[in-house]
Amino acid sequence: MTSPLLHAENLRIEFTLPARQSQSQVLRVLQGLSLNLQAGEIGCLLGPSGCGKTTLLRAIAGFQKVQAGEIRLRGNVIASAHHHTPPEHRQIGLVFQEYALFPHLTIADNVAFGLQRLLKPARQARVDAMLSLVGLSAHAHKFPHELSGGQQQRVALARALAPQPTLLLLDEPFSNLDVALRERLSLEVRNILKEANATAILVTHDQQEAFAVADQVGVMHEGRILQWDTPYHLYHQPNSRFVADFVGQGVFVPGRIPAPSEAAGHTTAQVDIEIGALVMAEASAAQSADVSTIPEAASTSAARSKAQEVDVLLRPDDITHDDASPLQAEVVKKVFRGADFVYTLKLSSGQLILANVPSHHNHAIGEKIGIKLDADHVVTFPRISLPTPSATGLSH
Ligand SMILES: Nc1ncnc2c1ncn2[C@@H]1O[C@H](COP(=O)(O)OP(=O)(O)OP(=O)(O)O)[C@@H](O)[C@H]1O
Repeated sequence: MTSPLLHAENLRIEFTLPARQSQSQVLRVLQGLSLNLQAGEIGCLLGPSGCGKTTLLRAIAGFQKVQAGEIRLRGNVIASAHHHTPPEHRQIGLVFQEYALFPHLTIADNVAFGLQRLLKPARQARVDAMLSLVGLSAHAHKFPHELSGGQQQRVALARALAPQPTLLLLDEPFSNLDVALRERLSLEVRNILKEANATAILVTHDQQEAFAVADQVGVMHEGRILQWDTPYHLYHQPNSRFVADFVGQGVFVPGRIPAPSEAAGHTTAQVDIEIGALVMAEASAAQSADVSTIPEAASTSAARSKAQEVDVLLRPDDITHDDASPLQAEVVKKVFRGADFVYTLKLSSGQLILANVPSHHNHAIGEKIGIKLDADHVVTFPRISLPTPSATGLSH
């Protein structure tokens, strides 16, 4: 594999808070954080408020010093405990949540702002190319207040991309926009970044946005990245309960992996749950272990001699509705989402599960409906006791 364009290793950042009584307190914001981003990739930082996303972005940009670890850009150290390349020498572009355009400059002059070192014809050509890339050529001579929020954010993107930065950082760039526009713009921004062959990191609170824009998503928790992976793997192969809980919807149900002696002759690992058996081929289990995406997960039969009690992650798309199925569950809650419902269903044990059901199957609360288990990815964690079998902890 080629060396990453951005490499952060074991970053530590702490803030000393003013003394309340006699002693000052140290707030550890990044604690041994590492990540790699390849050239041309879009990475996204996702995590609860206060987990350190903006602090990491500021450290990469050069507005925040690091106490330990290092950041390399194209192989060169730009930040460590002993070295700090000033922001203006890092060739990093920034797009913020508030578009920060110059109100007294035209759109074209805003985009030209970082291009002073170019001669006029080259500058003009670059501005034209950037405005065409973001689809705003017809607005070159307007002023920012004459454009919509989404258009202004595209100008901010054009301005940041114009000097061809090595890396582009976007801090919640869509959070000032309404939901429909956010969705459209996030796809547009992905296309623009890909067309410009830019490498970028985006911070967001919105996982749909992260999934729509990013090649790799890092789920952060308490100053660390717990999993840096494709959106597909984060959803289907979360490496920890936190990631499983934070990304997407789902519930944990109790399961049992039989001892190898009980499963003699089987070439597959099996997990038994209340509504059936989930089967995972040995080969794919070994593969997952190789790439260490599920270190917290329960081991498969090769490493065990006894049966194992586990918690199994069931996503709403692991359960399908089938009127003909003898397996029944009671509808206790339903959320209409246009194309589908998310039903909360109660099994005979009282265990709650979630199911995505096409919205023409409109069943009433209290009704029993036929369901089938249809899971492709089996994710298990060592059993912990939960207070009650409920789906609430995992619904976002
Ligand atoms: N300059 C500072 N001095 C002291 N504490 C700070 C400073 N900057 C950030 N913090 C604290 O560090 C923690 C992480 O902040 P940060 O802004 O990086 O989180 P975040 O994940 O971006 O949060 P949000 O999603 O709410 O924007 C928070 O507890 C914040 O209060």
